[in-house]
Amino acid sequence: MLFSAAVRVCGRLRLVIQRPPARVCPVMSRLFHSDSQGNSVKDKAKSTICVEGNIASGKTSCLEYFSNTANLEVLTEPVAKWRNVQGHNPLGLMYTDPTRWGLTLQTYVQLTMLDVHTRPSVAPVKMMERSIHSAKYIFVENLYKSAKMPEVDYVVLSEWFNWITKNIDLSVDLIVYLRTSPETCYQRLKMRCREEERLIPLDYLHAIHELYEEWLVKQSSFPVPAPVLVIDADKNMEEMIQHYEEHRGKILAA
Ligand SMILES: Nc1ncnc2c1ncn2[C@@H]1O[C@H](COP(=O)(O)OP(=O)(O)O)[C@@H](O)[C@H]1O
Ligand SMILES: Cc1cn([C@H]2C[C@H](O)[C@@H](COP(=O)(O)O)O2)c(=O)[nH]c1=O
Repeated sequence: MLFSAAVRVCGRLRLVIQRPPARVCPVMSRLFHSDSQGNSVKDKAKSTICVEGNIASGKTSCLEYFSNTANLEVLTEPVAKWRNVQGHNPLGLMYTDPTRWGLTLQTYVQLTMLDVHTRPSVAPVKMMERSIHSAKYIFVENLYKSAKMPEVDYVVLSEWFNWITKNIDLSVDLIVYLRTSPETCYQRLKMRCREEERLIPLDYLHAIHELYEEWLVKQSSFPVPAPVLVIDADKNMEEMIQHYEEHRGKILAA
């Protein structure tokens, strides 16, 4: 009997409804981890830090730097999955034809980000690259605002996002915003040479930058899910390491 158990109590038969055992469906068990009242709960002893910033602003490098820290687990953005899902490349398709493939990519980004947010942490502090929030507030918003995403696609993605954030605990304790100029990102993007991104124009990085500024600095566009630590990331790697060391205490105390 999978979901229920019949128990004999004081001679009477009572039906006890049980939660599905974790081994039956680990994802469901993860998403709906709840207390005795059925409220979604999070292990309060653990905290989540999201490193945010424009494309090629230095997020992965930042996570790499912190990856040697005790009691901290880093989770990089699942870009590899966006470039290859069962032999398909939704990231590449989106850059080729955003109107046709924007919804496809962003649906998959939302799913994979949900997976990262809800993955049980093996350390007290989880540091992740971007978040389900920035996928929606920056990238989906940009596609829609630039008239590259049809309204129906935007509405469907928004309904999914609203349901997820209302029903699943995705709480974040600190956002580290690596603030760069779009020009710096453009140079770094060219240096990194990711095939799908070779045609990204500087204007695109300007648009993403503005959306980040409105969200995390002016705090005028969408809800900000946690306090924001802004780090000037236009600096070279050596100076960035100094910044990281200056802020290490604040970051790890999140
Ligand atoms: N502070 C920095 N100065 C110069 N180059 C950098 C710096 N940080 C990252 N890079 C380089 O820029 C490129 C993009 O960095 P990356 O960490 O992958 O950015 P993101 O993860 O934000 O896209 C990489 O080639 C990386 O080595
Ligand atoms: C979250 C998110 C990302 N993308 C794109 C933007 C970039 O081309 C890559 C991520 O690379 P980065 O160097 O880590 O910034 O994915 C997107 O199109 N939509 C999204 O929601």
